[in-house]
Amino acid sequence: MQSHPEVAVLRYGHRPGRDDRMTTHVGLTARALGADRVLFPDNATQAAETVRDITGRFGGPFDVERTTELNATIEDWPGVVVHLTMYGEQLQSVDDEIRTTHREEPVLVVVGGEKVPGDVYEAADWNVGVTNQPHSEVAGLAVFLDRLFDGRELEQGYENAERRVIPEELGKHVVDVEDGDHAEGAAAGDGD
Ligand SMILES: C[S@@+](CC[C@H](N)C(=O)[O-])C[C@H]1O[C@@H](n2cnc3c(N)ncnc32)[C@H](O)[C@@H]1O
Repeated sequence: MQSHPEVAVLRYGHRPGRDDRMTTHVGLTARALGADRVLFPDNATQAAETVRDITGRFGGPFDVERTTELNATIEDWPGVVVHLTMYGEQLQSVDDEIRTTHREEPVLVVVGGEKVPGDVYEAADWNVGVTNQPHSEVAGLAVFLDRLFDGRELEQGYENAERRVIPEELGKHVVDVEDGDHAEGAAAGDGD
C-alpha cells in the first residue's frame, strides 16, 4: 500500500476472559485492514500474544503494544483522534475530511468495549458512527478503515511471512514461504 502517516488503533478497555476474543479480533482486523499498530490495555495479555503470533506467521509490519496509559495515549497523540461510537457523526458525512487530514497527519482510531467515558468523546477530533445503530467494535473498525484507505488496504502485501494463502475458488491453499512455496492443500469445509 502507498505510504501514509501512521494509523494506530486503540482498544479502550478490556475485561480479561469475557473480552479476549473481541479484543483479539480488533487487533487482527486492524492488521488485516491496513493499520500499522494496535494498542491494547495492559491486561489484554492473551489477545496481544495471539495477534503477535498471527503477525509472525502471516507477516507484517504490524506492531502490538500494551499500555496502562489509555487516556495519555489519546491526549498525547501527535495527530488526529477518531473515536468510533454509535452516537457519533455519520461516517459518510465526515470520511472525506478525515481522509484529507490523514494525508498529512497520523490517525488514532479509538474503539471501546464496555462504557467509554465522556472524556474520550471530548478529546476526540471526530466521534464517528458507522451507522447510528448498535453493533460491534470489530465491524465498526473494519468499515472505518476501508473508508479511510478507500479500499487500497485490500491490495496490501505482507513482509516476512512464514505462510501465505493463495486465493482459490474452492478449497484452501496455503504455502510455506520458507520452504520455497511448498503447497499444503486442504479440502474445503474442514475447519479454519
Ligand atoms: C458494545 S459496543 C458499545 C456501544 C456503545 N454504547 C457506543 O458508543 O457505540 C462497543 C464498541 O463498539 C463500537 N461501536 C458499536 N456500534 C458502533 C457504531 N454504530 N458505530 C461505530 N462504532 C460502534 C464502539 O467503539 C463501542 O465503544
